[in-house]
Formats: sequence, C-alpha cells, structure tokens
Amino acid sequence: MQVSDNLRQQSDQLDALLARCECLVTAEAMQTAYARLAGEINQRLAGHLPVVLAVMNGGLISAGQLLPRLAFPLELSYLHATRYRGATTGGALKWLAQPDIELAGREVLLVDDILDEGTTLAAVREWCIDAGAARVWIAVATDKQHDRKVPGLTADFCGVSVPDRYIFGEGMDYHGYFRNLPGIHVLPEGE
Ligand SMILES: O=P(O)(O)OC[C@H]1O[C@H](OP(=O)(O)OP(=O)(O)O)[C@H](O)[C@@H]1O
Ligand code: HPA
Repeated sequence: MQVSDNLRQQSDQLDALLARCECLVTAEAMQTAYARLAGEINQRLAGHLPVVLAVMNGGLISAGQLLPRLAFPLELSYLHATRYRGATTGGALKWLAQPDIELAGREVLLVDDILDEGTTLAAVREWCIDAGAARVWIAVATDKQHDRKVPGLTADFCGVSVPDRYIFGEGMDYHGYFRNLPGIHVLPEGE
C-alpha cells in the first residue's frame, strides 16, 4: 500500500524534530530505574495480592516494564483517564475506561508513566477509594519536579525525577507520537 505524501512528510518532520531533541535519561538508565522500582514494590507488596492498574495510555509501557519484574501473585487490569489528549498542557480529566476488577478490600497499585501536576492520579486514587480499595499505592516511571502538585499527592514508588519541561518517550507522547521511544527525551527549549 502506498503511504500518502502527507503521512510521509509528517513522519519526516517527526524524525527531524527528534534529531534536535535532547535525551535526558538513557534507555539503559530507565532499565536500571525499572529494576530498582520493581525491587521496592516487591518488598512492599509481596503477599498482599494487589490489583495492579495500568493508567492508560501512558502507563502501558511502565506496566509492561514493571510487571515481569514483580515476583508475587497479583491481578492486572487497566483504566483510561486522560487530560492532555495529545496536547502539551493538561485540561479537564476525561474517563474513557474504568477497571473491570472489584476493588473492595483490595490493595491497589496504580502504574503510570508520569506524575506531573498529579490531577490524574489524585482523581484515579479517589475513584479507587470510593470503589472500596483498602489502600492505593502509586508507582510512576517519572516524577516531574515543580511546585504545582495537587497537595498531598506523592508517588510511593518513583523511577526517576525529571525537570519541569515537556518530556516524551517511555510511554509519554508528543502529540500522540514517540510513546514507543526508549529513554526520556525533551523538546528543544522554546518549542
Ligand atoms: O499529573 P498530571 O498533570 O495529571 O499528568 C499526568 C498524566 O498525564 C498523562 O496522561 P494523558 O492525560 O496525556 O493521557 P494519555 O496517557 O492517554 O496520553 C500521563 O500518562 C499521566 O496519566
Ligand atoms: O511532560 C509530559 N510529557 C508527556 N505527557 C505528560 N503528561 C503530563 N506531563 C507530561
């Protein structure tokens, strides 16, 4: 099948943009971070039969990296709550899918790619508590450093701290693209 000129041009533009971007955290450093994160989760949650919820879409990669490293029985599901929707600043949170596992009395581990302002994870945590979760834990691949966080919201398990810039890769997108990139990348200043 022929790729349209328009798609080919967009693909070339994304390649050109990526070539100008800086890699903040290498793929190797992320593998080290996932391994440490999984070790911490193993220590805290082994024996608790937690429900692990991947926060889609971004949490897909973090969950995929962490789950094979978790060495205890757990149940897995997902939810989709989004507020950036392809943009680089967040708006209102929209639920697209709710978890299909009964959470009453369960320990729940939310897995996401980034804790930025915390609006998403605060709302998801609240939803889980309303659904009867006994305790909600938060694991994120990255935690952005700034003072705009939802008060009281912190990650229990964090891979790497990142500066206050729009980042992508390891599940995080730039206008819907680059989630599949290993490592954490940042746009050139001012773009
Ligand atoms: O801490 P916050 O400021 O709320 O931002 C973090 C959230 O933003 C991203 O999701 P997004 O809304 O982009 O949805 P997506 O994962 O489907 O792209 C990311 O995956 C987190 O869930
Ligand atoms: O810096 C970011 N990059 C990608 N997705 C995000 N969602 C919240 N913050 C970010």
